[in-house]
Amino acid sequence: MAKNEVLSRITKRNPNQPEFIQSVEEVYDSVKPVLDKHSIYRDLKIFERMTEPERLISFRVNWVDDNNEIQVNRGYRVQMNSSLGPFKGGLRFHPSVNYSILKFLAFEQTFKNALTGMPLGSGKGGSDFNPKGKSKDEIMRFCQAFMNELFRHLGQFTDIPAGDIGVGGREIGYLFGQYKKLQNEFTGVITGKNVKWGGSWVRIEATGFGLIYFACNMLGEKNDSLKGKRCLVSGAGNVAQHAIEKIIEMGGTPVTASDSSGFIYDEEGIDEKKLKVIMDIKNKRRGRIKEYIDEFPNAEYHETSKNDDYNELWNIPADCAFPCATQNEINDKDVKNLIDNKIQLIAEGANMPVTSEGQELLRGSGVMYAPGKASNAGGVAVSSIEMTQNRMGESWTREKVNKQLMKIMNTIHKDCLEAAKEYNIKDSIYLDGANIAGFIRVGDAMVEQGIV
Ligand SMILES: NC(=O)c1ccc[n+]([C@@H]2O[C@H](COP(=O)([O-])OP(=O)(O)OC[C@H]3O[C@@H](n4cnc5c(N)ncnc54)[C@H](O)[C@@H]3O)[C@@H](O)[C@H]2O)c1
Ligand SMILES: N[C@@H](CCC(=O)O)C(=O)O
Repeated sequence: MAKNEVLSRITKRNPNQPEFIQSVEEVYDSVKPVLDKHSIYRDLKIFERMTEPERLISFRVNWVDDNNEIQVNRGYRVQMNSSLGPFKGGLRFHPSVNYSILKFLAFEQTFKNALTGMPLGSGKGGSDFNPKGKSKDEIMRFCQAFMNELFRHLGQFTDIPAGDIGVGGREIGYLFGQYKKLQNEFTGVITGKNVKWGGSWVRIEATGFGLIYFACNMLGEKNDSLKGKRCLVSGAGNVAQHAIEKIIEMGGTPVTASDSSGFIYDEEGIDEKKLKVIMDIKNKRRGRIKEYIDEFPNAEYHETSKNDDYNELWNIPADCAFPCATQNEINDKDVKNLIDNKIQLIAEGANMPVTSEGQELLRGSGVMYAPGKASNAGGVAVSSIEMTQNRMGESWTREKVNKQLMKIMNTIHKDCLEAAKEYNIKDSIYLDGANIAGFIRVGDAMVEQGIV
């Protein structure tokens, strides 16, 4: 069947969902040679079935703010694919959340979770609730109201959420507390829990650490390392903070961090002490990244303007770039700037941070480029390790989990290269390799499990 027939049917079935269609088109382009070679995937409509969530849940979330006013938000859970295990994926609280965003994230999660090699299905959920400026009590009341409905769809063998944008350790605590009260059981139904009550060591750091382990593997292919490399990082949340931490540990120099208002550029480099300040601003004060220059006046702050057609952050000369904020934060102009400035490597901490046009420019550019579904898979991999510990009633050491994370990232790297080699992919080997390896793992399970 021609590419356009499959994609146009999927596009027609999902109107006004640009992010979802973007993620579907990216994977289709990569896996086309697999579909061409193996008729079983075409005959059983494996690709089309992968794009249709097994279940879509949408619900009302009523809660009362500090002014005693009733607020109404929308809650969602996309239960995407359970071929490899129970539905698994994070929750995002952000005003932009809608079906398009959550379906793209859930679709990405299908391949990412498969790449980890762990028994994980895929899902994603969240709400259009905006945590910015909310009091701690409001956050707690919202999380409780959200869980009042979501709990009936969860279970340690059914669906296990975790964090994502706007959902960190504090929110996971409130969500888990309410689940436990409603269900009257203490099970590993959410990951990212505090290590003091059922969480795993290294889960907080896992996505950022895993990203840098993956990048080190990529550089290792060229007998190179992160040592002495200047690194651009976007975001200042969970993924960005721990990516910065690991870059420093590996001898690199992170020079930027950002939030939705702007970015800081510290030419002298962000060291451990400065990273602690970023963590304090974001995790304790819940402030803005521009507060960084109050403490380090040698650094620059640049406001982001919605009217700019490129982001000055990606125009700073550097060796490596780690987008760790959000989807489509790097467009084609940004990619052009990165290439003109001779960037060597781009590895995604965020999900789908490079636009389709940007990806097109990266193909054949010589820049090593890793898609998030491979390079940011460390978070969900350690979530799976947390689930294992919960089911076994065990608590592994920090060293054991970190070692396991490193091993998983090495294996994902190897699997991407092997898949690319098998299909004779020369450009964008990580992008196509990740999509192909993930597709085959999920696709084969779907074939074997019949038409369900
Ligand atoms: N948390 C995880 O384990 C995990 C795992 C894999 C991928 N991801 C992805 O990583 C990205 C970041 O997630 P996180 O968990 O760090 O979330 P977070 O809420 O901890 O941090 C998000 C950061 O991005 C910034 N941001 C949001 N929108 C922005 C914008 N438009 N421009 C610039 N900055 C913006 C926020 O200010 C914040 O600093 C997301 O794409 C998420 O899907 C997260
Ligand atoms: N939201 C994260 C983590 C998912 C999880 O741990 O379940 C991701 O995009 O992979």
